[in-house]
Amino acid sequence: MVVQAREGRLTTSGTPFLVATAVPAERDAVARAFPGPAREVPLPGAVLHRTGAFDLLAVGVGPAAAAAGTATALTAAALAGAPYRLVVSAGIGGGFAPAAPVGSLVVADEITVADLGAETPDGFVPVTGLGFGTVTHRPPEALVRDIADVTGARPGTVLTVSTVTGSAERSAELLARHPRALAEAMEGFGVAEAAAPHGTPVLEIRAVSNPIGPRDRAAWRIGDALAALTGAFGKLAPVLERWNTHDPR
Ligand SMILES: O=C(O)c1cccc(C(=O)CC[C@H]2O[C@@H](n3cnc4c(=O)[nH]cnc43)[C@H](O)[C@@H]2O)c1
Repeated sequence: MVVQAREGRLTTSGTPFLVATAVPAERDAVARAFPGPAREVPLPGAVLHRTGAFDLLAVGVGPAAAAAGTATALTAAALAGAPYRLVVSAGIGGGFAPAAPVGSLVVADEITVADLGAETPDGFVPVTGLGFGTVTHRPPEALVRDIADVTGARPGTVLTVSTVTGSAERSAELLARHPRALAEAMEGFGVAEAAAPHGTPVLEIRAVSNPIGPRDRAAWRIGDALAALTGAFGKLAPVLERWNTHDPR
């Protein structure tokens, strides 16, 4: 959905799906799944790229930027009376070996923030253990299954971190705390937190660009991951367009 000022009046038009990526290269990889050029629509602090049923938005890196950008787009849509049906956090990510190799796809059945909480003498305590907030958002189960089937993405937990994991020790620590984790990235939880107050369902899909562990930026296969992301959206778009929001499991 977008709001446009024309001759001093606000006009609205609806688009059902919002896709939030971190960077423009990821947004453009998603856009390549759709025919024709995207139309650019300005929002406060960001530009929506509208293509067919999808509004694509590069929100910036990290959960705070993701939440701010997503909230802006969702709120603009809601105020214009044409709320989004679904928001998708999409992009590249790190994969836990051997479950999620470079070039593979992961779809989140849980979107979990991994580093929101407190260090204590007994170890890390999540923010929920301190009596606050939430640490996990769950996408619609049946939709996750359908997307996994059609794209070949593996379903599992996708962690949101504010610091990219850079050591074997940290990777092992995260896996010990989250044994179902397949991937980590930096935006999913922020996107989901923004969607929650709107009651908007959320998905997260990641194309694995690098293994999680000791930092080796030269080994990131960003081009391969972006190509996998384009392929995934080509296959999942029809599934979303058929998706019945009256039964949003
Ligand atoms: O340099 C480029 O050409 C380029 C193209 C597309 C994306 C990038 C990014 O650096 C994206 C940053 C984005 O990627 C996620 N990410 C990827 N790997 C990891 C990881 O191992 N741990 C955490 N996050 C990861 C993350 O969501 C970043 O926002 C560059």
